[in-house]
Amino acid sequence: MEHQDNISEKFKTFVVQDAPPTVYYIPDFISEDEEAYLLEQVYKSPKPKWTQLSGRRLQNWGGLPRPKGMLAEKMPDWLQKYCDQISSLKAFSGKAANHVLVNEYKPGEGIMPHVDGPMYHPTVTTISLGSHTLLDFYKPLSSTQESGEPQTEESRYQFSLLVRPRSLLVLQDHMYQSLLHGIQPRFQDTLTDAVRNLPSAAEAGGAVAGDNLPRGTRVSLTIRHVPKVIKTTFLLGKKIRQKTDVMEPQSKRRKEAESDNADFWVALPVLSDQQSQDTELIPAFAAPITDKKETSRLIKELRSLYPLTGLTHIKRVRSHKSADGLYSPQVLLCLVSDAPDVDLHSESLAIESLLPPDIVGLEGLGLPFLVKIPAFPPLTRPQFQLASKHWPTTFHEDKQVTVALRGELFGGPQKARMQGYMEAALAAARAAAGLGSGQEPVGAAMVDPKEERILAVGHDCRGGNPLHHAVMVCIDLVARGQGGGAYSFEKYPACTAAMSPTSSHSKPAAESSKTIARVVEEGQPYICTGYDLYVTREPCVMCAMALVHSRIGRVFYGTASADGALGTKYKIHTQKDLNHRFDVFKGVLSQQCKDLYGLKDPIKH
Ligand SMILES: O=C(O)CCC(=O)C(=O)O
Ligand SMILES: [Fe+2]
Repeated sequence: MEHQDNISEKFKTFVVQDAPPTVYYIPDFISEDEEAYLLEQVYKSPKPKWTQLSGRRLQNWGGLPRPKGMLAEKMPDWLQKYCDQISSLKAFSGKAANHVLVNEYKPGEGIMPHVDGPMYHPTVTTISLGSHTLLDFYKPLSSTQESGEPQTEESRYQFSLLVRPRSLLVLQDHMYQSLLHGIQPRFQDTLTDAVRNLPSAAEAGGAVAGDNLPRGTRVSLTIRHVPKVIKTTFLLGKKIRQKTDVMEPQSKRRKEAESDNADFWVALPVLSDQQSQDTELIPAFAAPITDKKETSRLIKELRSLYPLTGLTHIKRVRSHKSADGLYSPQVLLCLVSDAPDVDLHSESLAIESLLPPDIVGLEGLGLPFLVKIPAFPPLTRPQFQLASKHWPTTFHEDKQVTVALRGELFGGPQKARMQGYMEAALAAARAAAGLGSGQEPVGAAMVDPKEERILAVGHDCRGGNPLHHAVMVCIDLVARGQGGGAYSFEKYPACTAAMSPTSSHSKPAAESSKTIARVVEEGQPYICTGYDLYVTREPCVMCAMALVHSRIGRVFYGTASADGALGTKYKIHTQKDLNHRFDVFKGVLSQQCKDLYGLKDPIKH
């Protein structure tokens, strides 16, 4: 057989004799350090990298495989290493692995019996991390029913493989092509004789038939080769990147080349006022703790006298560095407003006036002094850092916000795609400017980020109808693509919509079942659920509300606008009393978006 002729001798010694052709099971393929490192990388990936399915969540690396081909994305180095290692063992008949699916299963989770199908080279290799699992194999539904018995999952079950953490499993031939594989959603596995690799798996883990193995969280790296790869990105029949006219003067071309480069713009989150405002401070009294042994008693007594209600984020004690470089503890006594009768201007503040000695024993306390403490819990890392300069607080960090504020939420390939989408909006804005007759130079593109597809591109058409701002046009065009829509923009050739974006049959099974789940769960899907809007300038109140009503996923704008409702005048996307909120980022190709207005910057900084 082709694979067996090709596959490295190293694998051959690990063939599972008691299973159909061909399974290789290699215990301890990676070390414990490598396992820890890989898990760290998996959990370090930004939140949006995860797709939550009903019984597990997954990360897709290398591109989304589709029947027409996979739009390849760069594999991160931490996965590339294992793609290379497994490919060099000729697991894929000499071809290189270019796709990794990361699955995370909590105890009690699993995956339905399935075949991986023809989009992959018929070999699947899996590195397991964190916990074991039992991978079960089933024969396919046969059209000729031999016994007249119904073909249940139970009756089709054949055998299992015990897959230990740090092992590599390679399935080929009959095991890949004919049998289905799945993982039962269990909290523990009982080992039986149906586990065909028990001898080799047990050797590495000391398990025998009859043992019960409780499951922990298992992360699997399913490493495969996708033969069909599309290298160039086409959108709405056009290439993403349309190069500028070669006749333009060199300086202009250099400037465009620079600002075209994804290193020259950064998308920053537009956060709520609470997240972006400076730390509000309130005056309070603190005092040094001169005898550390008294600390816990002092805290207890102070807490009962001055509980500092509503300030649960404030730490009662801090370690203070004095001028001589030594650290000593200080304790927060109370807010200034808690002690209205205290004369702040008196030469020496008598501690007895703050702390009645019959309630708080004053042993171990030094002279009180004034401090300022943060009035609210910090919501972002910059707020936390600022707050900590005054008095230490707790901080429940939203890592995604931290990464976003550093401008690092979107990596290289993602930025390249974002740039392509904003370029489509820019092209529409330029078309609007070319029309004259009252159109503003604003363009917008609606994108399905899961499918990486532009669904509609629109520009400002207020010359024809004062309500037809670019965003309104774009939403109406998406509705049109879904079989609805109220207006015709036929006389504007730069306003286009792709037809029926939701009826694509090309999605992998997991994706399409998710789409169905969304429709079932939420009833009629809203026009823009899960979509991203790219718009050259910050939308106005009308457009922002239309985005709320159509349940937009995220908005990316190039440049702020004096009347903007997503950051400048209002932050409609963060309003707690509206029933839909969404993330907004500004700065995508900001220079080109500003250039649409000539030298006139729409907002004065
Ligand atoms: O987690 C595993 O080992 C199996 C994953 C799998 O079968 C798949 O993603 O197709
Ligand atoms: Fe699978």
